[in-house]
Amino acid sequence: MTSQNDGNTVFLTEQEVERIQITVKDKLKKCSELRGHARERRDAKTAISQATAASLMADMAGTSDPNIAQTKGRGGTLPVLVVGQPYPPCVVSLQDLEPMKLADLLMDTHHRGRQLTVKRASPVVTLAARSWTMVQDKVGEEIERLEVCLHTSRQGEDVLQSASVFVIKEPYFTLTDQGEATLRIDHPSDLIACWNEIANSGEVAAEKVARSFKVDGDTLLKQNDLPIAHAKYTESLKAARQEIVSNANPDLARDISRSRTHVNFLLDQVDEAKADAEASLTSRQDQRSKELDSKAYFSAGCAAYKLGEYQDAKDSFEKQLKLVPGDKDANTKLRKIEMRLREQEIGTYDVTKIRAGLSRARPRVDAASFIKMTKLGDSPGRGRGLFAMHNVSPRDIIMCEKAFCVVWGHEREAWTAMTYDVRDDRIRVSPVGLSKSIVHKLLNNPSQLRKVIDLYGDYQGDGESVFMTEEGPVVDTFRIHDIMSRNAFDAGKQYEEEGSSNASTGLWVWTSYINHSCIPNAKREYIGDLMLLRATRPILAGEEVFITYDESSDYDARKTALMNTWGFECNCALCTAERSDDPAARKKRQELATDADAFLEREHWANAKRLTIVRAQRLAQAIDDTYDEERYKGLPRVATQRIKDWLAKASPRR
Ligand SMILES: C[S@@+](CC[C@H](N)C(=O)[O-])C[C@H]1O[C@@H](n2cnc3c(N)ncnc32)[C@H](O)[C@@H]1O
Repeated sequence: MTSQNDGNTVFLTEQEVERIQITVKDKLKKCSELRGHARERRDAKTAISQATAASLMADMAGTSDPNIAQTKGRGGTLPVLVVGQPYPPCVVSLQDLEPMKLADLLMDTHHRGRQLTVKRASPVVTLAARSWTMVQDKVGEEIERLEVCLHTSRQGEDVLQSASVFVIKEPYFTLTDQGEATLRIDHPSDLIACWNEIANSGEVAAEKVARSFKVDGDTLLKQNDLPIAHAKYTESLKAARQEIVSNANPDLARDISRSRTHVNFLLDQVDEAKADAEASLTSRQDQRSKELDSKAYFSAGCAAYKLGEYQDAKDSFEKQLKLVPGDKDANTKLRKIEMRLREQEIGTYDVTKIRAGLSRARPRVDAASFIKMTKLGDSPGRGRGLFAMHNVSPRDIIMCEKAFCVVWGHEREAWTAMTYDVRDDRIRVSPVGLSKSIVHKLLNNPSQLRKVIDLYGDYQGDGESVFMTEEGPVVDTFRIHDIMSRNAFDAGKQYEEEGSSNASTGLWVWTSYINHSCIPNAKREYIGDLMLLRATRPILAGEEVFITYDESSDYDARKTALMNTWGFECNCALCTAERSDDPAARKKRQELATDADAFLEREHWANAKRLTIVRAQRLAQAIDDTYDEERYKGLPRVATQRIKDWLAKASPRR
């Protein structure tokens, strides 16, 4: 939840908003006029020199994007990204897609059911929010532009740089924001980088192929060329798992799985690391096999631990101990797991130790989530919500949750953009770096997809729940963008000053089910990426838990933020009372609240003289007088709150 209400608010002038809207609408109009028309042929020489020049320019100017609209706020310049009409990713495996050529492309068309193989024909132009290059098809007679939007890197490097041959699943041929024809990739899973000739092994050659790819993988691993090492091991495994090889030499696939486990850990592909470790088990009793299996159980345990599957991790480490009794590493891990399981079960955390382990370099905690005192339920008019399962006293912890994903202001991944959403014609400040990181994490760890996709988002995709094809995990980036927009929280300024372009934000999956109220009963606190939710008033078992998404005391500002960022109008008792206020009284209250804020900026309660206190009392009274006694009975007078807090601290000393 990302409204910027600090000194870094980004302002757009009306002209800037209009300029962005006109540019995008012009492009959309052109797209609909051209839809279904044949593609115009490009001249190869011109296309390649255009890309070469743009690549040089981008290298010299850094990654700022000369074509992307930029907007200046008090906190700096932000890129403007356009969120177009969402479309689903391809959920079909390559073998079920019919090949096509560049010459077959139709303008502004999703070529469903088709696949296109292309090879890079120019340098890659790497920009802040996209990269592009020129590509040719197999015959080499045609050339076209290929652009990857926002989710440009996979396995740590620009995907267009990472290979020279690509297969595009269900190609989308459209226009760039500047009106140039392009193949456009929004979903990373629609672009397959080909590092290897597909192993067409034949029965006799299969084992040879497997071994040869493994040797390549080993060499690349030594050179730290991880994505390609991974690709080589994957091809190697494909060949080694063919029945003809696995029957004759079952250990070959185990060896390769063992090597790929290591690469997967280095690439943070924890799901596959776990699967590979388990696939490498021999279950034999000779000394050498026991040693190998012990390592495999250790790897599987570490992977399960990283995924937060502590019971599973415990099982693996215990199996390791059976093979190598007294193993020090396994015992250390088991002790840690006991702590995590305690946190999960009874919510006891060694807060001092956790805090002591945090720093800018290590901003994430090693802790489990404690969520079992809350349950999910229907919240009429608000979708789903979280409900307390026991009575909770003020200040008590209701739940603690370790973030699914956080990007901190000081990290490379943290960047904010203004997004112009053509669906509702609105421009918002959006932590797109968080969106990228979530997509990346899900591609690497598809076992986590279900719980994120289940969160609330406006765009529901095409209703298909296909998360995996032969080629790997499928992530709908439009869906993740929408989920992130409605569910991400700021992560608190814990490590350094942040500006509008690098706010710290994160996604806490269980916390995302908590609805908003302007008179909440719970408040968030943070220790690193562990979010603690405390009761601010007594909560009864069965009562819904509410936090506030926007703390503004100004009704109109709050109403706008709630609608703009979260898409709803709040109907809590406070909003109902404020809605019935005489607009003049509301305006007066807001002016007085602004005066009060200025007063609080100037005067510290610790040094306040009697006269200053009297002025504060008068100001508080004047604000109070704008509230109707009857209508506000039992409701907080939020505009008076801050100055009353000041008075509570100042008065006893005079
Ligand atoms: C973080 S999610 C909260 C969980 C959500 N209700 C669900 O069903 O998953 C935020 C979304 O919940 C809804 N919501 C939250 N508080 C609300 C409220 N007070 N009134 C109406 N809708 C609310 C809005 O659709 C908002 O975009």
